[in-house]
Amino acid sequence: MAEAAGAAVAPAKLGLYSYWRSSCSHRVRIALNLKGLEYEYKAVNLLKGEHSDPEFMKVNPMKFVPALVDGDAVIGDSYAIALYLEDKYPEHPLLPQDLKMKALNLQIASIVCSGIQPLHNLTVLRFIEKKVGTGESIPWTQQQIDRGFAAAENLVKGCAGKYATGDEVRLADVFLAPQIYAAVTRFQINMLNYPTLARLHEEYMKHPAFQAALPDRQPDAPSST
Ligand SMILES: N[C@@H](CCC(=O)N[C@@H](CS)C(=O)NCC(=O)O)C(=O)O
Repeated sequence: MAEAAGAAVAPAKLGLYSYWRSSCSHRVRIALNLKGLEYEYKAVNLLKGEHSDPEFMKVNPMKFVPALVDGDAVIGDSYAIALYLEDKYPEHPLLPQDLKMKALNLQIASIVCSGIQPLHNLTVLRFIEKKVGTGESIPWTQQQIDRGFAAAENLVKGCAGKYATGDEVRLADVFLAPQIYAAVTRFQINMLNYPTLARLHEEYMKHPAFQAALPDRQPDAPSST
């Protein structure tokens, strides 16, 4: 049926390709929740190798989750997605106006998404277990997380308020929260070494947008079936 002239067309719902335990997907779920955006959850099971399916490779040729679909925009990287959401959906700004604080938020996000997580993604851990030895991926991961957390702790300890860079939730929090959550729940990181990050973790666990993004709350989490 033809649209009545001038009738508003509802924008297509956003789609998020995600895996429940993926920290990169977790970041994007937080950003979407903070901005109040509804989305269709499209589960990609990394353990079953669904990220290598030819259909998914059309969405993200890097064979990684997350990927966001917004109309004809398809974006396959959490950092790019976060900046896209920030530009397109101004509700709840993730980047402050102050240039120094904006740069700090971008730096902390970058520490997580290029200085920590890629060094312990599934591909790397499988390679280490196979080529270096069984059980060797855990100390490797701990070393990478400790190095990144030491840097992040130093950067935020002087400026943190309720959240990482002040009293508002910002991009730094969106990236730190999933990494700290994984550190605590999966990689036995001693958070006593990072008192500011440990305190931030407590705040994130109380915040509804962060709670709804938690791995165990996702439709493809084993516990939610
Ligand atoms: N730079 C990408 C990295 C994405 C990434 O590493 N995703 C992980 C899950 S957190 C993945 O899909 N891993 C699959 C694999 O390593 O084979 C981003 O930030 O989105």
